[in-house]
Amino acid sequence: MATTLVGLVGWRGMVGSVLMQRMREEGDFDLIEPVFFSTSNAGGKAPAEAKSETVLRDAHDLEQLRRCDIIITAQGGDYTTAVFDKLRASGWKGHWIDAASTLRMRDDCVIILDPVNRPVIDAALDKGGTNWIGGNCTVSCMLMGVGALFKAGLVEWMTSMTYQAASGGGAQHMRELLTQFGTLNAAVKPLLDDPASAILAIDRDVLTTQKELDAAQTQHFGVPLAGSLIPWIDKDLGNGVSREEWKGGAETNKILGQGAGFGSPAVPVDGFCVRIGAMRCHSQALTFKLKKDVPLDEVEDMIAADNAWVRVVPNEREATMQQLTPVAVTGTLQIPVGRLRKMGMGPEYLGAFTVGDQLLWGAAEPLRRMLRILLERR
Ligand SMILES: NC(=O)C1=CN([C@@H]2O[C@H](COP(=O)(O)OP(=O)(O)OC[C@H]3O[C@@H](n4cnc5c(N)ncnc54)[C@H](OP(=O)(O)O)[C@@H]3O)[C@@H](O)[C@H]2O)C=CC1
Ligand SMILES: N[C@@H](CC(=O)OP(=O)(O)O)C(=O)O
Repeated sequence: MATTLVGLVGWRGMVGSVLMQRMREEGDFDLIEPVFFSTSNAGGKAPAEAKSETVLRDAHDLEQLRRCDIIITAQGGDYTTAVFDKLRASGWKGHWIDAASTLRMRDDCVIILDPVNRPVIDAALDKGGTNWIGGNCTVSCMLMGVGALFKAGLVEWMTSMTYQAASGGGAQHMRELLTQFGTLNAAVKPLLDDPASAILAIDRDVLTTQKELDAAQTQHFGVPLAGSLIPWIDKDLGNGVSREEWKGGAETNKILGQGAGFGSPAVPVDGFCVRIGAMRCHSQALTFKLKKDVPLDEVEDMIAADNAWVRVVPNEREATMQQLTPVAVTGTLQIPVGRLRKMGMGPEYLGAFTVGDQLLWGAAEPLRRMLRILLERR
């Protein structure tokens, strides 16, 4: 079989670095001939995974891109906008795998999350599909956790209240959060070190410091995040809905192959997306209106059996505190789902809480798994 030439763009960014790590762990480089691209250092030395292609290629050089059978990009939406249509217009017929949101809702693009929507991916492959786009991190992590309920057709509607980590904004946002925490701590350190100091004095000084953070310390989030939260993520759509909230409904339905364009009704999914001071795990509180009263143990069994990564956490204090937090989940592919209980509104109302590493299932992992699916088919 001929070697598969796989172009990697954005491999040294935050998402790209997680992707590289996962590809190394899973032996993906054994199966491909990688070609590494750069937007800033063409001609430089490719990373150690390079085989015969040891020089970084210019990520805007269409001729170099056209050589690839498959291109995986985690370079970002601006890059996709600048290159994708030109590359296709040049007649390139290879597979494009992309982490950016730019192309997600296009009819000729599939949002990839194969443990959840492998049938949708296979159907598109059978029809000659070539555009594979990773989903929004919050949506992907949510569906890895509770996709079973959607697949079983049990969901009348769902709301999600998210607690999204700084990493969703990018590497600079993570740094900014930690810098803010450091500034706040430094401002009250003498009082903190004195057990006799008044907590309201500490609280007052923290607030003063937050309000006086200089522009350099709020450059990325726009306002203080440390010791606070920001109930708006992504663009303002002008109708009271943030773009991140809109993605919740639009992408969930597209991933599941339902709603407009699929000839079946969309399931209403809506809620509020909130940035909090976590590092790289997105958490979400979910409320479902089920179409019928399904016993809780059946719900738990369905969720637990859905895929190899989901874990049902007993709805108990200690298990929740140990297993259902960003600290417990960061750096793993596990998707714990807990706080499962019927809500006070009635037996069809189900509550749940889930956590996922937004750089793994939320970004890098679906991309490398799509690569594997394509390699299996070659
Ligand atoms: N952050 C997230 O949570 C998610 C991001 N995405 C998508 O992935 C895209 C990339 O995101 P992310 O990885 O966070 O972006 P980064 O800013 O970390 O990396 C993007 C590119 O910036 C360039 N770069 C410039 N300076 C540096 C540096 N010091 N270290 C590393 N790279 C540098 C690199 O390109 P070069 O090597 O060519 O110079 C790199 O590929 C996003 O725009 C988004 O579309 C998708 C899901 C989640
Ligand atoms: N918007 C997400 C991160 C992200 O990159 O999402 P998307 O891939 O949909 O642009 C967040 O801020 O947490």
